[in-house]
Amino acid sequence: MGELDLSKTEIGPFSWSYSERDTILYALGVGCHREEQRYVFEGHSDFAALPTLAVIPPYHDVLASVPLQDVLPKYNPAMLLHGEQYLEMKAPLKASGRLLTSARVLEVQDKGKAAVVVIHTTSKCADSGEVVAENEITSFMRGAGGFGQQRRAQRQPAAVAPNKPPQRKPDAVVEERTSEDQAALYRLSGDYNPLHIDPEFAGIAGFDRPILHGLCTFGIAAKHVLKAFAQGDPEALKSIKARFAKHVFPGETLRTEMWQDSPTKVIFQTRVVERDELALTFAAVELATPAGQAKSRL
Ligand SMILES: CCCCCCC[C@@H](O)CC(=O)SCCNC(=O)CCNC(=O)[C@H](O)C(C)(C)COP(=O)(O)OP(=O)(O)OC[C@H]1O[C@@H](n2cnc3c(N)ncnc32)[C@H](O)[C@@H]1OP(=O)(O)O
Repeated sequence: MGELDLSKTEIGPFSWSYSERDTILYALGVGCHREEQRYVFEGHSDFAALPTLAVIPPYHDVLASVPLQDVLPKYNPAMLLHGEQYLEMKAPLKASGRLLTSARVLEVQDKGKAAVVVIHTTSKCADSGEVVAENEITSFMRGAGGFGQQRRAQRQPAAVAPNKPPQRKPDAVVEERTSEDQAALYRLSGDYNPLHIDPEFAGIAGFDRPILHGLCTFGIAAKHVLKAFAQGDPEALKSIKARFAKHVFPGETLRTEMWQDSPTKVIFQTRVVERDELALTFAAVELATPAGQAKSRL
């Protein structure tokens, strides 16, 4: 196989127009309830998008256009798992609008059996050109390794921080039971991977039944951190990083354990209560304002 030329994988921009309906659908997809009016009722005086809605634009044409099969000859979509996610907010995300998102492959790692691919995306407001959010999406491709090459580009430092929880009880804990239909609802925001809805496909991928989207767990955990440390203020989230360490089945209970590491940094992990497995590890939120000083409520 020849040299992997990552510079050729720069793609986009792709346009995504989203309405208040999309914003509400995402909020319901990450478990918001009717009482959380600010996120599920467009008539609420403080109606807003959850900041983690900013992970969604890459799922509208962008990721599907990354030529993974050119980068990884043994790539098999059924074996793909979401490995890690980093989201950095550059400006508040409006409750509706049009974003332009472009992507490039940042890193390809040969892990022996598996391959890891990191894709960086930038989403800009179509009207102003202002950068709204950047994502780093790490996919773990089971069975696609062994090609004997490794390419790295410069990584954002926050995306590689170890985020190890300290050896003390968590400073805050939030628990939330997901719905049996969580993945069926979440997928309508843009990630239609059959792994999350089709029992036969899930079986081929090695699971007893469809699993929850990693980014659904990620969005739920982000809500937990904002609730515990920022009075639910959606603009308080500056960045969030997590590793998807174990799958989650829809209907399971997620328990987010959080530690305040500095005035603006919260380290967290999210556990599947029923199986006592850590689903999110090496995780942290960087807050825009010191914990406890954010302005509004979830
Ligand atoms: C273009 C497409 C973009 C992405 C689109 C995403 C589409 C979505 O619809 C897909 C999903 O949402 S899938 C659901 C969410 N993800 C998951 O459930 C995965 C859960 N994690 C696992 O099962 C294992 O950690 C597993 C299997 C990931 C790894 O476990 P092991 O095989 O046991 O790995 P291990 O032996 O511990 O480590 C091997 C090397 O890999 C690194 N690594 C481990 N977990 C990683 C992870 N989650 N992400 C990235 N790297 C990871 C280890 O550090 C190790 O590397 P090294 O040898 O260099 O130390």
